[in-house]
Amino acid sequence: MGDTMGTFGSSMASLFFFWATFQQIFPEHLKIAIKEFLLSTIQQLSFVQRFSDRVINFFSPYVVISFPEYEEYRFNHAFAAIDTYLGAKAIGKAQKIRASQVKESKGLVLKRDEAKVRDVYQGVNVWWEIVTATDGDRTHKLTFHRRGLEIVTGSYIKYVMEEGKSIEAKNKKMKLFTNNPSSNWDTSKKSLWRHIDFEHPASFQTLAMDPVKKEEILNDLEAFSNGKEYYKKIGKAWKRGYLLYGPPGTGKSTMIAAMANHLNYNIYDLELTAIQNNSELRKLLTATSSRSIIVIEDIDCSVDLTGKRRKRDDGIWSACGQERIIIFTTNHIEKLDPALIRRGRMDMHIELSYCSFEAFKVLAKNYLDVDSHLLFGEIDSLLKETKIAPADVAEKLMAKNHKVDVDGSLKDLVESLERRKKHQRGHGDDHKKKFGGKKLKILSGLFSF
Ligand SMILES: Nc1ncnc2c1ncn2[C@@H]1O[C@H](COP(=O)(O)OP(=O)(O)OP(=O)(O)O)[C@@H](O)[C@H]1O
Ligand SMILES: [Mg+2]
Repeated sequence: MGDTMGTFGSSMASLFFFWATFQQIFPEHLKIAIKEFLLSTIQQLSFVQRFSDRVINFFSPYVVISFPEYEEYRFNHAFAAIDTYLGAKAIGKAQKIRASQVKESKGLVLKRDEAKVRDVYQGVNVWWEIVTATDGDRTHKLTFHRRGLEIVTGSYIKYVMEEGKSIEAKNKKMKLFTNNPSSNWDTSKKSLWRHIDFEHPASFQTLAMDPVKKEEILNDLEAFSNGKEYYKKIGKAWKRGYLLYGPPGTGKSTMIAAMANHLNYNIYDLELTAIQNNSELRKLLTATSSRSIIVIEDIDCSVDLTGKRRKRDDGIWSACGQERIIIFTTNHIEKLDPALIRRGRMDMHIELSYCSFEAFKVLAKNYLDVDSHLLFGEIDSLLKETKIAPADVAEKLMAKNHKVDVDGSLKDLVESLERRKKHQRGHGDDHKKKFGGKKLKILSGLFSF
């Protein structure tokens, strides 16, 4: 026993000495190769066998963290997030790519079909490896040098999780929810909203409006969706309210679809006429999911503004959780109670208006794929004198029988603008239509949030 211990002690001392020299002399990749060779030799020496695990851990400058697929029979969501992150990370470099069609996902999900992936984060090299046990359970193993411990455990793992989750969210199909009439609700939460897949082609790129305003809105949306830490810091609920106003056919609903597409949020289209009171509204809001846009269209028609609002209401909107955008739309901003739309309740007022020349150019590009034309000058001056909604311009530019006819469409538009010009001179604004006819509701306290 004494002999064995003595031999072991001197072996240890030699190994210490050897390791220190080895660390200084050899480059990183050689060190790994030599280390592997040494470790396998050490493992073969029977007298060290019992201690080999501890010895390896003691000497190895590498740390390994495991993320099993299942933990105590429960699926480990970290495993899935890592899987998605590594899949996306590796796509660019992978030679073998495995494509799979995942239910609930948009299109194909591409994954790297290789076991090991190297990643670099803040100068720290890490290696990911997927290990499959005999029972089929898989584990992601993360290996890195000890000196990167703080960075890896402090921020890298969190970063991987967040990236993975955000990619998962992006791949998910968006949904459009509409509320069922409260008379049809049963005891299950599922009966409150019904949904369909949301597939709308609208994008900010094809939205016809002043480019400066467009940029401002895009920046605001970006700031909101990346604002988790900011909202936490200032102690404010992570919500943002937009009021979209303007005449019919100017792109309010189109903009909401573009926002949802841009952020990959679900839409909850809240029809107030289908509910009876505040408590039902509260139930609906509580049943919405995060990363969603809650929309109330035609707010002027939906709500009786003479209805008494409770003073200092704790806010019906507090019923919905974090990461929500709330949008009201109206054709008649002048009819709204100023208390409803004051800043602080609605963070941003966005006017969508009649077609400007800038907006026309976007539509001409969308529908006719032209950037310029002889008639553009004439259209520019006609648009300055005429009120026409982008929807009506779009209608003129739309291909007839699927045939694009640039000259014909633009001529059509010029004629229509001339007619409108004459008419508007004679009769004033003919766009003050489309109001009323909708059931009015009294929903006290709706506007406080
Ligand atoms: N600014 C725009 N940019 C691009 N397309 C537009 C724009 N405005 C309207 N359109 C076209 O006109 C159609 C109707 O527009 P949209 O439904 O967005 O108008 P709206 O402002 O919501 O009208 P309403 O007040 O009647 O609800 C859209 O499907 C789109 O094709
Ligand atoms: Mg609309």
